[in-house]
Amino acid sequence: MEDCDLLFKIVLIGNAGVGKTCLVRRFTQGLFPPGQGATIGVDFMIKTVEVDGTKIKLQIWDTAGQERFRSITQSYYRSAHALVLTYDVSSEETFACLPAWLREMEQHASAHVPRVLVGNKLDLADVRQVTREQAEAFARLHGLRYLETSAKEAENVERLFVELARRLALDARQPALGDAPGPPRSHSCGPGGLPGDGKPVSYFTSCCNL
Ligand SMILES: Nc1nc2c(ncn2[C@@H]2O[C@H](COP(=O)(O)OP(=O)(O)OP(=O)(O)O)[C@@H](O)[C@H]2O)c(=O)[nH]1
Repeated sequence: MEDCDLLFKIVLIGNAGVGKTCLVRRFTQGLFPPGQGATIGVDFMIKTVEVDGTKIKLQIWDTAGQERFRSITQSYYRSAHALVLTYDVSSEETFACLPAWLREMEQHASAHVPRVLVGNKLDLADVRQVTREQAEAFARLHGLRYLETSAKEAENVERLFVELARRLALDARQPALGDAPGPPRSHSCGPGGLPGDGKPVSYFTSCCNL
């Protein structure tokens, strides 16, 4: 069993088909899955990274983008230490849905957790529909950090999760501010580890044909 110093939950949200599962699989397994099926409910995968001498276990929750799973996926936002809101740079429609996703986050997640906006499918430059400037302006307006990734080409995927881990570790070292409402506290890694350590854990069934 892997040992670690800190554990954080990161939840990925965004429209169906933007590449959330592929981002998680690229980061945790180093692959781009062929014929990735839609997520049913939620899945999570775990990866431990070492950042500035600290071993950080990331429990990464991949939520279904389809509307019919919304009541299930919403229940996972509350305990998240960070949220990754993903859209597809080759789909204007997925970008147009971001305000609705922000409302979801406001309603169901802690207000104080880091939020990152990710424009995925950066490799589809020829059919890009959302410019970097548009996305950066949106991110600035809503206080989000912005990053463009390609799960397919493994571009910026490691950076996305490692930078989040670094930020979460730094925040975890700050003393808690009395009784003020704050983000969920990080978990320390006990000897029991987590269910599904090192393996994908499927909550509800998944139709991934892999
Ligand atoms: N070109 C390209 N295609 C991608 C990339 N990431 C994902 N895809 C493709 O986009 C499709 C959807 O990917 P998923 O990872 O299943 O998307 P998702 O957001 O998890 O979808 P739901 O589970 O339905 O919410 C698949 O056909 C992937 O092969 C990428 O970086 N570049």
